[in-house]
Amino acid sequence: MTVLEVSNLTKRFDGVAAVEDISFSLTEHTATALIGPNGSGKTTTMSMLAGLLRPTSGKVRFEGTGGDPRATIGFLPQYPSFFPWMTAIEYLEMAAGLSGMPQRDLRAECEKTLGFVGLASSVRKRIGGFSGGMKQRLGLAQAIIHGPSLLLLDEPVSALDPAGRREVMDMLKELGETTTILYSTHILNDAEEMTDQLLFLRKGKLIEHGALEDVRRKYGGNGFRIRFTDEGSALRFAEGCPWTAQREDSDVRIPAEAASMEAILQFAAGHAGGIRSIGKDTVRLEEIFLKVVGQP
Ligand SMILES: Nc1ncnc2c1ncn2[C@@H]1O[C@H](COP(=O)(O)OP(=O)(O)OP(=O)(O)O)[C@@H](O)[C@H]1O
Repeated sequence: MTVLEVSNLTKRFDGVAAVEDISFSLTEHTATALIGPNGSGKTTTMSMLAGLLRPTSGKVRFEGTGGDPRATIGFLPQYPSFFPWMTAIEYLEMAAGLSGMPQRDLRAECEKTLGFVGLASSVRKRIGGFSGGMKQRLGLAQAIIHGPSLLLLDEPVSALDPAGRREVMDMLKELGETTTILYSTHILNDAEEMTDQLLFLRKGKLIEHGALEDVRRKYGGNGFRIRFTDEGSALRFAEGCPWTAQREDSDVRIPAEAASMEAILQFAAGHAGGIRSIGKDTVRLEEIFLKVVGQP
């Protein structure tokens, strides 16, 4: 089921397009990563979807939300702002109230959510004393407190250290089982880990999108990679084998449609040495990103 349909969305600031004519949709209970270099329009897109910025043109349609889509959306801005004199629980109760949650059991629900985001020991502490990572977790708590069916997260983990990032990614994966998630990131390892769909933005335009596996196939994955001890061995193999082979330093890549693993193993067995390993070739998202954003 489609949860969100974005059609020809454009935002211009003083006549200059920050986001230009982008269209995509989100399917229920999937995770979509919006990736792109600095200034490519990620925050502008997120802000329009969250209703904080009015599009210059185009449409954003939320399916199955009834009246006010805000009741079913949770939004984490890139730089969430807080009142430093409030405690975490006071802030979260206020956020819950603003999203229309009933007052009954509110405190218990807020405490549970603060526990979920890893702030159980800071429930009654003032936000003024929180680290950047703690504020990010509190921001996530306000985005999920009302149990939204669609989560819009602008750079949810970029302010966190590696351990914090790991924890929050695990939380998002858990939330993803029952929630549709759209998140922007420039941390490609994270996008690789939790994504059903990729959206690549460059200079405000959606220049590539699709399922991770499809994008991988398009940009050179899903074949075989043979690693050699040195470039000379790789070169000899690439020139001697009967398939279209692409050599990259001391690796040789063979597309899946060119040969089977069995055929490669047979050929390798009769080939003069230097082979370190033969395996599936999974192109890294970072490689894809550089290819996509580097396109003319
Ligand atoms: N309020 C504004 N007024 C004028 N220009 C703006 C405004 N907001 C964003 N822009 C411009 O729109 C473009 C896209 O910015 P945006 O913040 O959406 O990019 P981003 O991909 O989120 O970048 P980053 O990764 O650095 O957060 C940039 O050129 C930016 O300067």
